[in-house]
Amino acid sequence: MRIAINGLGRVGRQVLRRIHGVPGLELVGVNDPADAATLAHLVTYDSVHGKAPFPVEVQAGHLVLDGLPVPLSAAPDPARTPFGDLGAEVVLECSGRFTRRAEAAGHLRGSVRHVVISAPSPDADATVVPGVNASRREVLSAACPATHALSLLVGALDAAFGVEAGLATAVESYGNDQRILDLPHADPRMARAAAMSMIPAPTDMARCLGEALPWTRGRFEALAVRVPTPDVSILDLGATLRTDADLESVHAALRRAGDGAPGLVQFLEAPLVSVDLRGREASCIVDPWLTRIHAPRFVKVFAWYDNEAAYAARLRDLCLELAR
Ligand SMILES: NC(=O)c1ccc[n+]([C@@H]2O[C@H](COP(=O)([O-])OP(=O)(O)OC[C@H]3O[C@@H](n4cnc5c(N)ncnc54)[C@H](O)[C@@H]3O)[C@@H](O)[C@H]2O)c1
Repeated sequence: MRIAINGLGRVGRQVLRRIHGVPGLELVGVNDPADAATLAHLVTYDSVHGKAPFPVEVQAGHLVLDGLPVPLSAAPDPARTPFGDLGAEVVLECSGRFTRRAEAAGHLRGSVRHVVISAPSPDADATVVPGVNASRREVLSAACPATHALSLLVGALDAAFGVEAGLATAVESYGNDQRILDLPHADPRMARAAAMSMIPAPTDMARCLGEALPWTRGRFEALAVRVPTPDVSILDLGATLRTDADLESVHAALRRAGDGAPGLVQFLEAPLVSVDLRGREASCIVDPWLTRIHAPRFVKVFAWYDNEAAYAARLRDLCLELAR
């Protein structure tokens, strides 16, 4: 499967690292308005994930990954990217700028058959959460990493007990959609210095959950708070169940989900903290030390996820899935 990436930022660079060298996947184009030398430098050196495990150079309009030249362009919008002429079949739309269908669909030219938006979209053809639902339509949204963890937890609890309703809070690392120091932003809280405060942030998690698991529509609410860590997040889910549960049966249900999807749902192996989980690719790492049951039908479960590494790994998995 031939892939192109639009937007080589936090997510785009992590996906690039995870596509390079994978049998069956070939990176045939990268587009980002930033200059080539800067992009190569940032692909090589990453403050969170360390140095790339392969050399990266720039040569004659190409990003050269371990000797393999990948055409680099700087088109300002999807309708002008060269991907359709480069043989790309899937475009990973990772710029954060083009989340509406009409914008992202600009990539659907020439050889391009699918666009996967690396964010919630108000009107993509389908929202896909790996391990929960699937679609082969043209313009897909891969939702957000918090939705991945939430959907896997809710699906597992519903299969075992039936879920009546739920309320989730994602405690998320800060991102490039915030400000390093106070600077105007459409959202007054996102305008504040990211590393200095806990910042309530907008989230589309409940709506995206409803796209992946339609029966949850109108039954779930969600909130997010950004905190001063650069990567790794934790989801706090409170849910009312239709049948009685205890700690043992809740953990058994979540372990069954892990057995069914070992790369997606895992259990934390020790009482760790967020920094320990950098680079982990599971979408949902259940923290059994934090599970609580209040009355036999009200449960609280927590799951960690590396919002960059796990999400990028899922974009890679989606490409592999579309290749089948
Ligand atoms: N950072 C995360 O943990 C994370 C996880 C999942 C999803 N997302 C989502 O992925 C998207 C990107 O997030 P990010 O953190 O990588 O952002 P980022 O700001 O780090 O990267 C965005 C990249 O897009 C490039 N860009 C800007 N304008 C462009 C254009 N017109 N065409 C092509 N490229 C352009 C920028 O130069 C930059 O390299 C956002 O929608 C975000 O919500 C982020």
